[in-house]
Amino acid sequence: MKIAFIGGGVMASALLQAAARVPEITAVHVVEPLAARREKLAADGVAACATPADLPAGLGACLLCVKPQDMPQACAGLAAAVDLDGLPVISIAAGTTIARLRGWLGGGLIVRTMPNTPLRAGQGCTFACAADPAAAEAAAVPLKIFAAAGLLLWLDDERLLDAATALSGSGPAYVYLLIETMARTAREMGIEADAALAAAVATVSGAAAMAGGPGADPAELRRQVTSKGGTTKAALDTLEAAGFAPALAAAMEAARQRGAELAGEEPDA
Ligand SMILES: NC(=O)C1=CN([C@@H]2O[C@H](COP(=O)(O)OP(=O)(O)OC[C@H]3O[C@@H](n4cnc5c(N)ncnc54)[C@H](O)[C@@H]3O)[C@@H](O)[C@H]2O)C=CC1
Ligand SMILES: O=C(O)[C@@H]1CCC=N1
Repeated sequence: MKIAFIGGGVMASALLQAAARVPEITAVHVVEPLAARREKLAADGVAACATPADLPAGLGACLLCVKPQDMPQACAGLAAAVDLDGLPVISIAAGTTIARLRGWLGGGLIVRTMPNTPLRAGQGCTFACAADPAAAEAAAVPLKIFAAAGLLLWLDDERLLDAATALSGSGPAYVYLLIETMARTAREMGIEADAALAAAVATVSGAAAMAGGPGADPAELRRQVTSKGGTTKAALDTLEAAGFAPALAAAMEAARQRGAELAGEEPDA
């Protein structure tokens, strides 16, 4: 199957690597208006063109990988150049509804997804929601791109994609902030910079591996670290006094609301 990526930025690059692991996908073509990005893609052996008019015939699916504000123009350009009748079209954009995509595209079997950047490490998490069962079925092969690079989870209610964005789409940024803060504080305590960062990363990935083990309960794992009257208790009491858990919940709620706002906003507003 021949697949077109519309947009060749951060997420498209991660998905291109994953696409190489799907045997049914025989060719990928990227539409990217920025010459410097096309050159970078070409250097990586990816066929890149400036407009959808330059895409080859016989595409089996299209992946929309542009920012929400660029989506109307990208969809209009695609619809003018490619016959979308019966073609699976997968969007990865935050806060861009299936109804809007359908309006701009005028056709296509639409699936909306919310992936995340750890796809690049083969440890991504993608939520998907299809316009209808026919769209989910038609998109089975291109959706293997997401499954090839991590978890693929389905949602029946499209509105929950905003919660998915707050959880796993934006989530890597919360974890990077945690790692940055732990490493910086360890440096300030006197641990050498490389060791501090390596230890912060190993602690987060080790804890995540245990939390993802069969039957694991994160709350029980936390209790196992927390000795009575010990160091962890002192740390967790301080986090609680500073409002760590409510602050994280409020951050996720802000991300969810921003996704819902984007869905209701005029894209060029
Ligand atoms: N960065 C992230 O962590 C995540 C991003 N997303 C979604 O992925 C989408 C892309 O985000 P990024 O890859 O981070 O952005 P990016 O800015 O790295 O890539 C977007 C690319 O689209 C190109 N572009 C702009 N207009 C175009 C058009 N009309 N036709 C073709 N290409 C066009 C831009 O030149 C750029 O290279 C966004 O909608 C975002 O909501 C979803 C999950 C996670
Ligand atoms: O910040 C954003 O809007 C995008 C969507 C999820 C992660 N990055």
